[in-house]
Amino acid sequence: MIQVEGLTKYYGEHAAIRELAFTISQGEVIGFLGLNGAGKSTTLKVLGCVLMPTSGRVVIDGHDVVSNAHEVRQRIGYLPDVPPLYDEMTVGEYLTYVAQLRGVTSRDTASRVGEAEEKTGLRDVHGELISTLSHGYRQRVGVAQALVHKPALLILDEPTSGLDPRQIVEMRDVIRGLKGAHTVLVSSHILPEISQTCDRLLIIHKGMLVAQGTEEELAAKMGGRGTIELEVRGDKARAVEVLQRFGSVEVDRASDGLVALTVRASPDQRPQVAQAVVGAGLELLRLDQGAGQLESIFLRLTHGQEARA
Ligand SMILES: Nc1ncnc2c1ncn2[C@@H]1O[C@H](COP(=O)(O)OP(=O)(O)OP(=O)(O)O)[C@@H](O)[C@H]1O
Repeated sequence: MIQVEGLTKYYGEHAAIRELAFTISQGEVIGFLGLNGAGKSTTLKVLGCVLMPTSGRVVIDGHDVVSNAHEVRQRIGYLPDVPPLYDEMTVGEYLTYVAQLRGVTSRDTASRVGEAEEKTGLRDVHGELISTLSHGYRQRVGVAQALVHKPALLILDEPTSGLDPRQIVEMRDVIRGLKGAHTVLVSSHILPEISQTCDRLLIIHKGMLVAQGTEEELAAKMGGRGTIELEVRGDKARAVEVLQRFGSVEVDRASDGLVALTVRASPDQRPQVAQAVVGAGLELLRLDQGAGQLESIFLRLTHGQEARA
């Protein structure tokens, strides 16, 4: 779906991105992660045909973004870091306007606007003026304008920026709901905002791609086995004994017959761990991939280290 080779962009003397190379398959939801100034927006602008690369090549659905930008634009929906909204229009009027601008036929416009509103949870504010909407709803309108022409690829630049925690959860649900119908590329500088939504992460630092893969792949590359967190009801000593078969065990909490533990073992082993706990007569209340592991990988990649290719 997307092939990027040697992508470089200079602003004057300053290289905002250097020699980026990655591929994205159809239907994937990809998180583009990096600290402020890492080069995320610049990359997404090139993919969105808003900015010309200095060198390198980007091919989207078989079309080159430089020589065939018109074809590419028909296949993508782009939410820039500041959504291009018209305050004096209602949500419905604005989405209708954008749909027509993107070549949706008059016959299909109402249904496409309806679908976009449905996917982004905007049905109830169809007739509201954009100027009266909260920031969270404005971001949803930004996403809706990007998908109203049913593009194969959606590029969302920091869609959770400035949202409160509840709105972030809602936006995550919106993005998850897009999976299947679209390939999605979503950027953020905050790891938890995208790690739970995306199939795979591309980590960019100082304009270079420093790592890419699923959470498990990144953990393996960084030499960590990962951790599994559990909460069980039953005897603490028995729980530790059973779990030690998988790796070293830490008891995080133990009170009133409830024991919270962390096992240093690959998250791939979650099914076997669950079976062993239940087989030992303990009640399994919770079992998760250890939180914070990806966070520490991200911090190791982006703090106190020079970027590497
Ligand atoms: N129009 C511009 N002219 C000059 N330098 C720019 C321009 N836009 C971005 N830059 C610089 O290029 C680098 C990458 O910026 P970019 O906006 O792509 O990063 P980002 O990862 O999206 O960060 P943020 O999350 O803060 O938007 C930064 O050093 C930034 O200062």
